[in-house]
Amino acid sequence: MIEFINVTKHYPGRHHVLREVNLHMRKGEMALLTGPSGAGKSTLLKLLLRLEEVSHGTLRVNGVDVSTFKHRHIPAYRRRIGVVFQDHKLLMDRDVFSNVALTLRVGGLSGRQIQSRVRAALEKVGLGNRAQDLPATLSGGEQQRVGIARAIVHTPEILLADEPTGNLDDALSTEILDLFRDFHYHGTTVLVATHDQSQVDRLGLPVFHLERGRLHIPEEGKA
Ligand SMILES: Nc1ncnc2c1ncn2[C@@H]1O[C@H](COP(=O)(O)OP(=O)(O)OP(=O)(O)O)[C@@H](O)[C@H]1O
Repeated sequence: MIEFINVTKHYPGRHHVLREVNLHMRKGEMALLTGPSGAGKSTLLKLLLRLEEVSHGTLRVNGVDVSTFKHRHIPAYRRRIGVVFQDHKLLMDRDVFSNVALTLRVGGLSGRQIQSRVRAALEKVGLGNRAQDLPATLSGGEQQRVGIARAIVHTPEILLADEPTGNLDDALSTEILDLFRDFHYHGTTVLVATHDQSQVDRLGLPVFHLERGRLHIPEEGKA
C-alpha cells in the first residue's frame, strides 16, 4: 500500500537528501524508520504527506501515484493519514477535547458525532477522564497521548510518527510505542521514525534504516 520506487529527493541548492529509495509496506504493516540525524527520515515522511514533492521516482499509496494529486485533493488525501510529532504542537489555551476535535471540525460532522469520536479516541489513549483539562496540566507522556488521539480521531488508514518518544523516558517511550502497536494490531499501517535503539530492539519490528539518504533493506526483527 506504501511504495517508494527509486525515489530521490533534493532540496533546492542541496545535494540529494534521499537517493533511489525503495520501500514497500503492506496494508496494516508496522515498521520503524531509523538512521542518524540528517539521514532523511523526516523528509521521507514529508514526501508521504505531500508536504514535499518527490524529485525523481514514484511514490504510490494504495496504488495511486501521490505526485499526481491535484492541490485541491491534497487535504482529503492527508485526512487519510494521521501524524504524530515529537513536539506534539498542542494548542495550550484549548482543553484536551478541543485539541483532539480540531481536525474533525472541518469534516462536516455533527456536534454529537464529534463528541463521540473524540471520546472514543481519548479512551483509546487512556485519557478518557482528562477531556476538560488544559494541556499544561498534563505530563509530557499524557500530552503526547493527546497528540496521538488527535492523529487517530478520524480513523486514518496510515499513522506516521516522527520521533514521537524523543523527549520521554524509557517507561513512557515503551507505553507510547506499544500504543502505536495496538493501532497496528487493529489494522492501521504504522511507520515510526525513531532514534531509540533500545525500543527498536525491544519491538522486533521490520526496520528501514537510512544512512545519508540511502535506505537499507528491511530486516525482520529479532523478537
Ligand atoms: N526544507 C529544507 N531545505 C533544505 N534542506 C533541508 C530541508 N529540510 C531538510 N533539509 C536537509 O535534509 C537533510 C535531511 O533532513 P531530515 O530532517 O529529513 O533528516 P532526519 O533524518 O529527519 O534528521 P533528524 O533525526 O535530525 O530529525 C538534512 O541535511 C537537512 O538539513
